[in-house]
Amino acid sequence: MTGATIWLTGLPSAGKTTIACELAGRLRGEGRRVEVLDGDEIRAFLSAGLGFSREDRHTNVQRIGFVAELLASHGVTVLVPVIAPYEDSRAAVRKRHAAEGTPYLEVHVATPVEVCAARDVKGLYAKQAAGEIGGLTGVDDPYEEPTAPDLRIDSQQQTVRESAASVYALLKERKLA
Ligand SMILES: Nc1ncnc2c1ncn2[C@@H]1O[C@H](COP(=O)(O)OS(=O)(=O)O)[C@@H](OP(=O)(O)O)[C@H]1O
Ligand SMILES: Nc1ncnc2c1ncn2[C@@H]1O[C@H](COP(=O)(O)OP(=O)(O)O)[C@@H](O)[C@H]1O
Repeated sequence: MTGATIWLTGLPSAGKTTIACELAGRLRGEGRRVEVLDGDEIRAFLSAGLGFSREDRHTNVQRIGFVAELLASHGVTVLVPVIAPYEDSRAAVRKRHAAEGTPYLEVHVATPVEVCAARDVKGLYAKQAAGEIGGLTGVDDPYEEPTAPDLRIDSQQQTVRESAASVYALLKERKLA
């Protein structure tokens, strides 16, 4: 089986994790080997000690990109719901995959910040508004929007199933599922 890395980039509460989990279930049901490299889990172990400065976010994204490429090169479908706010970090991950001949797709979960803030799954937007945290991506920290993603998802106009189905359709189209 051909593996691939599918990076879901977007703001906190955009829907990255939800779409990845929905899609993972569908692909596993078809017998594919799937890994979800979730930002929060990686930060608890592989990237333990890293914060949210530009440098630390870059390091985090490069580590995840390295592991994703290794897995994908062995036939695993790797779903990566990680913010990855900087264009140069994402470009470096893409380049690593291209150098190894491993398929790589970038999906921009492009939910507007107002919708993300209303969802506020982890309460981060409320904390930022209350002055309890700073440096929240999309609010008082940068998010460089992908200029040429393989797919853009407007999750505020779709169900979770529809959003996951659009990524699945992309995989089918590229003969990766
Ligand atoms: N300041 C700040 N900015 C953004 N996100 C924050 C911050 N503090 C904590 N969190 C939580 O950490 C998750 C983001 O980690 P990532 O590894 O995906 O981010 S990054 O790519 O390294 O920027 C992110 O997870 P998601 O909400 O799933 O995106 C947040 O829950
Ligand atoms: N089309 C959609 N795709 C993904 N999530 C959606 C969609 N519509 C509503 N949601 C909701 O938005 C929230 C997204 O949270 P989450 O997946 O944790 O975001 P992220 O991983 O980007 O921080 C969930 O509560 C989810 O149910």
